Amino acid sequence: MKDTLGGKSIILRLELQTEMIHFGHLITVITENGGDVIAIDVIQTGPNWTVRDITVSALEQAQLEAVTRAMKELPGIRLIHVSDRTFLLHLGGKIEMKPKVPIQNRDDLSRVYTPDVARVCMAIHEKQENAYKLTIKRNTVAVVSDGSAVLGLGNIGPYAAMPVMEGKAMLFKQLADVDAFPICLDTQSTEEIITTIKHLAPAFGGINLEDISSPRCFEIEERLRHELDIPVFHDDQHGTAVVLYAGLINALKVVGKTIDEAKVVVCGIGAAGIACSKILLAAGVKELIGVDREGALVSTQTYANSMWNWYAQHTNPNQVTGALSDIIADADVFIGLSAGGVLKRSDVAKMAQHPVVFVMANPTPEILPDEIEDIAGVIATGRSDFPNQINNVLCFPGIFRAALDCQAMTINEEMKLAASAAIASVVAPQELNKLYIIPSVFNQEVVRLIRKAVIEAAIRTGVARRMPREYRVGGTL
Ligand SMILES: NC(=O)C1=CN([C@@H]2O[C@H](COP(=O)(O)OP(=O)(O)OC[C@H]3O[C@@H](n4cnc5c(N)ncnc54)[C@H](O)[C@@H]3O)[C@@H](O)[C@H]2O)C=CC1
Ligand SMILES: CC(=O)C(=O)O
Ligand SMILES: [Mg+2]
Repeated sequence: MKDTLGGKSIILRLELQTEMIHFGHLITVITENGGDVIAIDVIQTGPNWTVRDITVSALEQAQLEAVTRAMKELPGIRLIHVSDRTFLLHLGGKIEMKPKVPIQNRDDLSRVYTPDVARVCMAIHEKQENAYKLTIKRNTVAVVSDGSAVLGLGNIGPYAAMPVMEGKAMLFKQLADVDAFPICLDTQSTEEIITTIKHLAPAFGGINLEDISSPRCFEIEERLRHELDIPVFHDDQHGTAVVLYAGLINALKVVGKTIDEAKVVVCGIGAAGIACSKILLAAGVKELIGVDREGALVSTQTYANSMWNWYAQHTNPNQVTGALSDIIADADVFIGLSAGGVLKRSDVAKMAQHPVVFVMANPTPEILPDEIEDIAGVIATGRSDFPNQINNVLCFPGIFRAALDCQAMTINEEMKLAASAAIASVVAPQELNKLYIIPSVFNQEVVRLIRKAVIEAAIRTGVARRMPREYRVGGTL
């Protein structure tokens, strides 16, 4: 398994003895070790020395390590330090809180704070819905994790989970102008998580649950959905399912297969795998087989995880048993939501003609695309550095933009299916090909079309508490 973890570019600060080393030689050594020089900055110079920052990128972390080693060994060079650009970007965190209005004088002070703020408080006290008009609740979502299933890194705890939650908050803001607050809880008790989120809810218009491991995530979400009057959405389940379905609609068109005839294998029956399987069953998949660490799930077995019992009863119609490498034979579609390196080239070679291979584990997919690009019909990963990124980032900004704008009580099945169709529709028929089945996260149509489709589904199903301006009489769409 290739190591693709870690930063893929570094800045080397080097002191060069100009009489001992030629700059051209230095660049050649970097290139020979697999690095690409993408920037050179002169920091200081003397009569026969110079200090330079050399920014080097590489496909893999191992190449950056080789470049660093080579720099240490070259005569006439002193390696002052190495900075990882990803770490530099995280210094002090990635987001900040900013006031919308400046406080420039006493008058401003008395209005944003005491005494005048008291009148605003009382307006909300008299009518709680005013919180939507007069506080950040209208546009703010809590991104809540307990750090128990962070990407595919596993149970790394609440401190280590923060960079992912900060990243999600950035994406909410940049892509859909939703203010999102990262919250990592120092508990993995279902009851404590539920209670804490209920206590936090007054400040928020929605709760995005993130990276909470299964099966606890199911109960946490279900209970909160019933006990809160704001949308609660476990992104790893539903965000992933929405985007997966959008991608599959288009991938099947590319390979000329239909969803009801496709044999689909889902690997990793956790939060994401179960939700993706449910959307596929609802979409008409008949032959769906789930496989986890101990092989295919079958209804003849009883599992400690109650969701697996449900799963086994609703899938695997032929009661196929065995490991992934057995059950993948003749499959039309593989969906990986498990861990890096789980799928082998020999497994893909056993699949039906033009197989659709969605390897969505993060940060390392079940197999790297370059290992199978000659034998797969369509390949997608969860990452932004390969074509076809199937990642819940395509869903959660737009779906919450819609939910906040119509003050939806919940995010229901119709709203999710509307979001899938909206995402799939961004790729026009004439654009569709094996390297372009799903729009880019930077395609501005994505959030706009999801918002429209999801608001309309919310209104249709009676869960919208507010009509956005363009849906009121006299409004324009
Ligand atoms: N591309 C995307 O948008 C998304 C990707 N993911 C990725 O999917 C993976 C799972 O995420 P969650 O469902 O949230 O985690 P989870 O912890 O709820 O589920 C993971 C499941 O995979 C199984 N698994 C682990 N190693 C396996 C192996 N070698 N063979 C078979 N099964 C194995 C586990 O037993 C567990 O049932 C992670 O890598 C995560 O990054 C999750 C959500 C969205
Ligand atoms: C994308 C995402 O949410 C995950 O990998 O957990
Ligand atoms: Mg996640």
